Amino acid sequence: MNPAPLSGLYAPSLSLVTDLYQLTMAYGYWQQGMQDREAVFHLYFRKAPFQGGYAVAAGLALAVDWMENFHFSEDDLGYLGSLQGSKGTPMFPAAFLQFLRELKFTCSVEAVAEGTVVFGNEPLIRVQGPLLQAQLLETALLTLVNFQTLIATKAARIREAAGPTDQVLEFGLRRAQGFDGGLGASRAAYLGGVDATSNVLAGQRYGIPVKGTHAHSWVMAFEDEPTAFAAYAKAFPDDSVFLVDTYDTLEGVRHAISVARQMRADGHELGGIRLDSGDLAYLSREARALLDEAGFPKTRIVASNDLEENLITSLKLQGARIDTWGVGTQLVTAFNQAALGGVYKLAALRNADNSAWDFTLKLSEQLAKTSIPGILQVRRYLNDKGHPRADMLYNTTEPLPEQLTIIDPLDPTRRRPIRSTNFRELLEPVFRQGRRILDLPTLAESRAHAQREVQSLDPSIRRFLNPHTYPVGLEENLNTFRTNLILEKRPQRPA
Ligand SMILES: Nc1ncnc2c1ncn2[C@@H]1O[C@H](COP(=O)(O)OP(=O)(O)OP(=O)(O)O)[C@@H](O)[C@H]1O
Ligand SMILES: O=P(O)(O)OC[C@H]1O[C@H](OP(=O)(O)OP(=O)(O)O)[C@H](O)[C@@H]1O
Ligand SMILES: O=C(O)c1cccnc1
Repeated sequence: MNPAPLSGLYAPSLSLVTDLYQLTMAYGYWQQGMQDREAVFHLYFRKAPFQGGYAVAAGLALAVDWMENFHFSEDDLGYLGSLQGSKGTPMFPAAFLQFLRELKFTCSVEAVAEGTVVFGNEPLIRVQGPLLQAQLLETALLTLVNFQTLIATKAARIREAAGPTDQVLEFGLRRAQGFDGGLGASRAAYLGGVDATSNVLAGQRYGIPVKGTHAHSWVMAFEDEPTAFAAYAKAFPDDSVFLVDTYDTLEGVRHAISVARQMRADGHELGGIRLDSGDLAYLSREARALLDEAGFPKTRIVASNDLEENLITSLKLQGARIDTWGVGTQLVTAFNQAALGGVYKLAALRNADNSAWDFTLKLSEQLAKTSIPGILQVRRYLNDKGHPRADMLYNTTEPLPEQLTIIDPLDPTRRRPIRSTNFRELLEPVFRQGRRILDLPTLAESRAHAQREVQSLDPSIRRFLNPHTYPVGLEENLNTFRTNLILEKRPQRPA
């Protein structure tokens, strides 16, 4: 028996990474003969995480891999065949299991590239294909995209606080939500802007640079601190960063300097020191002064200890001389937002005789939660510097009017005419009827794209406190269509 797979990337079959109800609905669709009715689903979130102004789309490569491997193995089918309803009868009859055995992935998928900045209500993935198949994708797509997007966004915020030139290292594995949570978080954190990870498996699987220092236990295992530092320098003469706060931090810096002198005499340079407790602003300033005075201006100062974007911002304002930020717990657990609330909603279904689309709508008491019908595309309008100005959601099945206006989906009185003719479409084709037609970028390319994307946003949208709202609107005809559909579906109760 193979050990439990850690990630969709290398597992033989992960098609049971789903909620039971997807399979019960699939059986029901099959029984009704509805399995091949063409359907369109959109995956989107409603609000950017961390009360921020944007999110960084992530998870597509993992989702693509999962979809490409979508099939039910004999093990999967054996398990599904063993499930029983409350009367002890099989939940799924043999003929349906045979249908699943022969099921081939034939959906068409459009998606926003990883690393692209995205906003509430914008489809990150659009799936078009047989109803039963498109339904079966829901849970896995959400699991992958929600977590990856959440962590990539957190990492982008931490990068924003650290600035473009400081190093950011991800140290979170020990605090992650399990092995797969740690592995996925390291991937997304790198995509979102950290420089390296301490997670060796993530280095091996995803080619992320691996970096690190040493723990307190190293110092504690020797008779004194200078002996411990000298021993570490012997093991890694050109790659040593000494943790200086085991006993007395500034005394630790002095010990590091004396070992660094010996290293230099032997033709090597101390890479850095790490501070992991105490007042990081004060200690880093003192440490910088000691290192500079001693002739080690290039020795880096790493800080760790429950860091996150607001603390990094504050430390910088306090004049901290930290140039490398080790960030663990708060990054990989996405503090202070446990999950991104991405959803997957049916937006269109071909009618029974396959002659036209029926556009579908999920009503809600709150307008924010009422879905958007249509087969949607997101068009991003750019200013003359190529920076995003406004996004327009429109229905691709209808012609666009000459004069374009976008309307806030939450407040129809807020409208903006579109004057710009410079735009790009965010959803790009990934699969055509089950066949992949897009070559995915490497993780490093997606990371570079993310950095450009975040930098292209106005600082007022990137700030952490009460960010400005980036304009995302429904194209006027789509807005009218949605409003009419809401009126049609909503019960009109007399007063
Ligand atoms: N100058 C500073 N301004 C704001 N917060 C700081 C500053 N220096 C450190 N912190 C943060 O304050 C928190 C508590 O720091 P403290 O040194 O008390 O940590 P600790 O975990 O109790 O130390 P130890 O690891 O020795 O137990 C940490 O999140 C740390 O990053
Ligand atoms: O604080 P984080 O952002 O999670 O960064 C990773 C932390 O992990 C290590 O110590 P560990 O937490 O194991 O022990 P400590 O907190 O007692 O130093 C390291 O020294 C960092 O403090
Ligand atoms: O390499 C480090 O300094 C490190 C690694 C994991 C957690 N904390 C620190």
